[in-house]
Amino acid sequence: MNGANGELFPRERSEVAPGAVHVPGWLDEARARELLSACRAWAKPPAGLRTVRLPGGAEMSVRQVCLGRHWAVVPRCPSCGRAVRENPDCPGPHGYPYAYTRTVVDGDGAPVKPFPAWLGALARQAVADAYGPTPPRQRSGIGETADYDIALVNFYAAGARMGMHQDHDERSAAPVVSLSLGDSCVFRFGNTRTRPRPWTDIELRSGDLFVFGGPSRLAFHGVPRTHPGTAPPELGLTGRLNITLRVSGL
Ligand SMILES: O=C(O)CCC(=O)C(=O)O
Ligand SMILES: [Fe+2]
Repeated sequence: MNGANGELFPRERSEVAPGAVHVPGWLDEARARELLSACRAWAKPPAGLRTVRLPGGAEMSVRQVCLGRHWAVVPRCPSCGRAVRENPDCPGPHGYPYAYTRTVVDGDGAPVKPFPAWLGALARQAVADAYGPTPPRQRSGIGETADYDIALVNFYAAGARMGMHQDHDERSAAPVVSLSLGDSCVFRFGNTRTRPRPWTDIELRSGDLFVFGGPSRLAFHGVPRTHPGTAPPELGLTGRLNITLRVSGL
């Protein structure tokens, strides 16, 4: 689909940082439509689209639904039961105040919807296409061969945004796969050390793939704004959807 929209300059695959690759127009129209209709089904209750409340009590402007495991702000660590940021004695993954749970602990309490095998295959294909024959070295061997088993589906209505953060609640170094549908947005890809600059702003459009792994796996990133009204009319989506696929390592 690159350059198919009468663009003066076709958008090219680019490596934004080592191990962070943007592939414009990776999803063709049929695939994009399929993914959108799957998102619509996942968004329905039980365990459907919900508003996320952050540790300080503020609500995220993005609404979310999870597959495989549910990502939530929890009152205490589900592994050790303590409400402390650091606990070296925790027997499990201690990501407090964030955790992956099996039920919607911050919503209707229902079991999280399963992660379908076809989505895992899509993630593997995305990684292979983004990196080609020489994928970046991962921080560790953990989770390298494990299957993709978690999806976070984020819905951005006009005005929604996502602050700079790291995706660090997984116990796997496998790359995060991000797929975008609907409105285009500014995607801010930073560095692994600090939340502020340096960062690179790129535009993610409907159908674009972004993969970040290897030395960029824990880079800060966020969505400072979307561009309402820019979704391709034939898709039939008002707003923006982003689907990240991850290996939990749990
Ligand atoms: O919406 C996006 O492009 C990014 C989403 C994201 O960073 C996340 O779900 O952790
Ligand atoms: Fe993220």
